[in-house]
Amino acid sequence: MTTEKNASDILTDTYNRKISNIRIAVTSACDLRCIYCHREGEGDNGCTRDDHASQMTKEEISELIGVFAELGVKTIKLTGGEPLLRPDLLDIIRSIPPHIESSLTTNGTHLAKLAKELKDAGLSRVNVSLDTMNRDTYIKITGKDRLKDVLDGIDAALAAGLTPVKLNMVVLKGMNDNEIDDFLAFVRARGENLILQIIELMDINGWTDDMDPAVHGNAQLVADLEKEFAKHSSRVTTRHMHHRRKYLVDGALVEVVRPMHNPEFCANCNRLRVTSDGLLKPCLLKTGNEVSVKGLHGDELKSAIAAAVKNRSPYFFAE
Ligand SMILES: Nc1nc2c(ncn2[C@@H]2O[C@H](COP(=O)(O)OP(=O)(O)OP(=O)(O)O)[C@@H](O)[C@H]2O)c(=O)[nH]1
Ligand code: SF4
Ligand code: SF4
Repeated sequence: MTTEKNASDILTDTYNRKISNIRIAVTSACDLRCIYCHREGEGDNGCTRDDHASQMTKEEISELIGVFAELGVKTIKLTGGEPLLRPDLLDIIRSIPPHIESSLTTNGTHLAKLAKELKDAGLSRVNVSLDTMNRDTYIKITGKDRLKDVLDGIDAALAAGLTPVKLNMVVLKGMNDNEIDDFLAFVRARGENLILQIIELMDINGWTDDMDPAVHGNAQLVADLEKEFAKHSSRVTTRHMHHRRKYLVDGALVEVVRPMHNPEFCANCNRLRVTSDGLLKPCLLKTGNEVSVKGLHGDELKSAIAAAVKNRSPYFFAE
């Protein structure tokens, strides 16, 4: 019985990676259709499964958050799909104990009108997906004409104090890799409250032919960018999570996320995912080892968490 184990044992996997961060997908619905969407490992590309029937209720999510808090989890991130589409999102945020750092990853299309309410509900900070400042490129990547709404959302998040706000820029060769300097300038102008997160494209989807040029060569592109940041940086810090490096480049804070074929990233992975339909997902890139928490309560939830943690292993492994 897992109840005999102490909380620290329950959260530590067989590779000595202790879970401190939980990512909960509160919906699989999204109003954008990004060409590279990995949907937090939930399945079909493109956020087409706007399926509310199997979605966890706010009560189920809140109970799960309570158990994770009791076990000693330090941070909770809400994701989707697009989390701001969930009507009871503010109630879910209010159920997160105040000692836990709460954040949310959003596409930003509804952020301008919700930023203050999110802050008032207790949310600490937001990450906003923005790959381009060019309207045509934005439409090409996301399928929708919402760039202005996202830019307004970033301003609103900064004004509401949902900081640091992180800008998630997935680098796409030939599509937005000419905009890195513009993004650095954008971030620099807003000080350390805004962090640029440069993300390597995860080559895990079935790409269409017209995506090929953007996919091939991306790993090298981000690796080269990181070398440039390192060369010009006046301060480098390494995060515990994934051992990601953060560079201060001429006043702009930049974090580099290079998950693919990177054993160091996986060796320092301390997060567990929860899908919108109530599966604990031990690894973003693996399927078939999920553990359901649907209909479970109390100690049953702890047992399910222990089983999911036991199923964890690094996806990319050092030889
Ligand atoms: N392989 C892998 N990639 C991840 C993982 N977590 C995040 N990523 C990548 O990082 C991107 C940005 O994730 P976010 O949801 O903004 O959150 P984060 O940057 O990981 O978390 P914070 O820095 O704490 O806000 C994702 O879209 C993924 O590409 C992970 O556990 N495994
Ligand atoms: S905004 Fe996020 S969830 Fe929505 S399609 Fe784009 S990558 Fe997927
Ligand atoms: S083990 Fe690696 S691929 Fe899997 S979730 Fe963790 S960092 Fe991502």
